[in-house]
Amino acid sequence: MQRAVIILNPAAGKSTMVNQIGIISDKLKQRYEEVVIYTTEAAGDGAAYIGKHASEFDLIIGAGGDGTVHELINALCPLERRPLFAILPGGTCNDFSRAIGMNQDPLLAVEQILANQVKQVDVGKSGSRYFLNFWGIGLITLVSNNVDSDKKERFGKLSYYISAAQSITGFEPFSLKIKSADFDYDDTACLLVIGNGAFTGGMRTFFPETDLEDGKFDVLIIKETSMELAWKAIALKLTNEMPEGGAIRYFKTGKLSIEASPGQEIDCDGEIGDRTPDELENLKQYLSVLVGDFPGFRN
Ligand SMILES: Nc1ncnc2c1ncn2[C@@H]1O[C@H](COP(=O)(O)OP(=O)(O)OP(=O)(O)O)[C@@H](O)[C@H]1O
Repeated sequence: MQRAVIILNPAAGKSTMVNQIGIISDKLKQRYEEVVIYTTEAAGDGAAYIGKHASEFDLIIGAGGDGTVHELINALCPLERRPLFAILPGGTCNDFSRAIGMNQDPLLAVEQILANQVKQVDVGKSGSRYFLNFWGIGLITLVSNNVDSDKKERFGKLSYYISAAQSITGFEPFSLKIKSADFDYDDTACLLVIGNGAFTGGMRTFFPETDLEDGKFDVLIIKETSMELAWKAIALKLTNEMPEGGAIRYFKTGKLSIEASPGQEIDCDGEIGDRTPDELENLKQYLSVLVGDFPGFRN
């Protein structure tokens, strides 16, 4: 008997999925004999539920935004036997659900889940923390810090870009050392973004051509800060042939160590807390995920 659980964060986004969850659960019964709905009451509940019950399910569906997905995969990834994972987008940006091509309407995303298209996706690891979208230091942490919940509520994903514009002037560069098998860096920087998925803040920004199955991160360093350069980096199709000594550096690698001076606060999938130094590893095709019409994969 196939069993699925929907872990629903009723506080995510505008909370609209709460009213649709009955229809969604009925649809899932076309494929799963039992569908459990677990509604969280506070941050941490979803992870605790996975810790206790993951082995009872064939499929775990995270229903919420990127914060919910981040919490759930951090409970799922340390497990030896990891059930299949899927996402019903219910937050504001839903970056990873976009990266795997899920429809942003949960009633259509559930149809994609029923189509049962499985991919093994790369997962980023930093110490004991796992991430799907990105790891970053410098300007990006100011962007996340400046997006207060009131602004996010009113302006949705646009609030990230208002905040980016506000953060960009007057940022002090820091010194950055990166070591990897593919590229070393020892210079100043104002932004380092290490991407797994292609989306940040709901838009396909830093890494339009990323590949979620190649076991590699996309690494972007911006040395100087200016509005013009930032938009260039966002608009640019990043390639490995960035000019030597240029203000923007880009490369791909599977494993790297990072030191910054002064030590920098880390933004990992939108969660800010840890500080550099750090070591990152890309766990190639580590998590089995149900995907939609994914532009984020190359076949
Ligand atoms: N019942 C709950 N009440 C309050 N917070 C919760 C609850 N359940 C989970 N959370 C926490 O809410 C946080 C924010 O949720 P989430 O990121 O999914 O929504 P969002 O901020 O609207 O979406 P996005 O990150 O895509 O913009 C998560 O860190 C999660 O741990």
